[in-house]
Amino acid sequence: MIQLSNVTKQYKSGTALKGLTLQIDQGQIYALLGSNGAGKTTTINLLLGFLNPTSGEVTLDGLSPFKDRKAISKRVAYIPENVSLYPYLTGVENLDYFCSLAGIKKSKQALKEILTKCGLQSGAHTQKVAGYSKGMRQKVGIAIAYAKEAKVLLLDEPASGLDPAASNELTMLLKQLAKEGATILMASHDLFRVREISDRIGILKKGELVRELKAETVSANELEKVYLDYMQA
Ligand SMILES: Nc1ncnc2c1ncn2[C@@H]1O[C@H](COP(=O)(O)OP(=O)(O)OP(=O)(O)O)[C@@H](O)[C@H]1O
Repeated sequence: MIQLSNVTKQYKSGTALKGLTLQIDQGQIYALLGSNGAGKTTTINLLLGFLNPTSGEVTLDGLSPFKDRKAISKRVAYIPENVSLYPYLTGVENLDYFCSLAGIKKSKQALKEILTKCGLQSGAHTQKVAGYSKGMRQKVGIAIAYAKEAKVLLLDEPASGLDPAASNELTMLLKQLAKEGATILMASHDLFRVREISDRIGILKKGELVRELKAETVSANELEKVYLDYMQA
């Protein structure tokens, strides 16, 4: 479970988060929506333990990411917008390499099964990543998180630059991982995709959570209106 209680993060340049309170239960997908500088990346960096809150409390399964960084690193996986992999290694070799960095040894068959589960077609497993699309690299990124048995997935702009088919596959995959117990937080600007992927949507404006919506009860038009109203206010 992800919990932020009245979290404020102050940089020398100003306040990035102001009293942010947010709870994401196990099995939930939460999208943090906001324009540039709203505080999305700061929130992710607090959850990764890269930053300490100026005030308030951040916990992941009851642990402080900043104080218990080692324990947290085993539970949490971060999947950036552009997943960095070794271009001259294959998908399987990349997964094997990143698993070994995390102290995990799996057979080639097991690695291939994980890649398949994460939506990478078997024909691509033994191809060099240099020829992969953005969506394929993302699948390997999610496979690394899955192999690590990460309980919490933090994604930055996961659907950005994906074509509709790849975006749909991503939606199905994240929903499946959540069903299996993952807690997922994603940061995004893309109000249309977040409605498809997430259970709840939080609108962050200048470091404040100004609105929370349930994805299943808000139409695309309503979400757009609410979002634009807040952005213009
Ligand atoms: N390391 C830092 N030092 C100083 N100020 C920072 C730092 N990181 C972020 N900020 C400031 O904090 C505010 C929130 O930034 P943050 O990167 O969290 O927003 P964001 O919602 O992720 O934006 P984007 O969509 O552009 O990535 C911004 O005003 C930004 O300039």
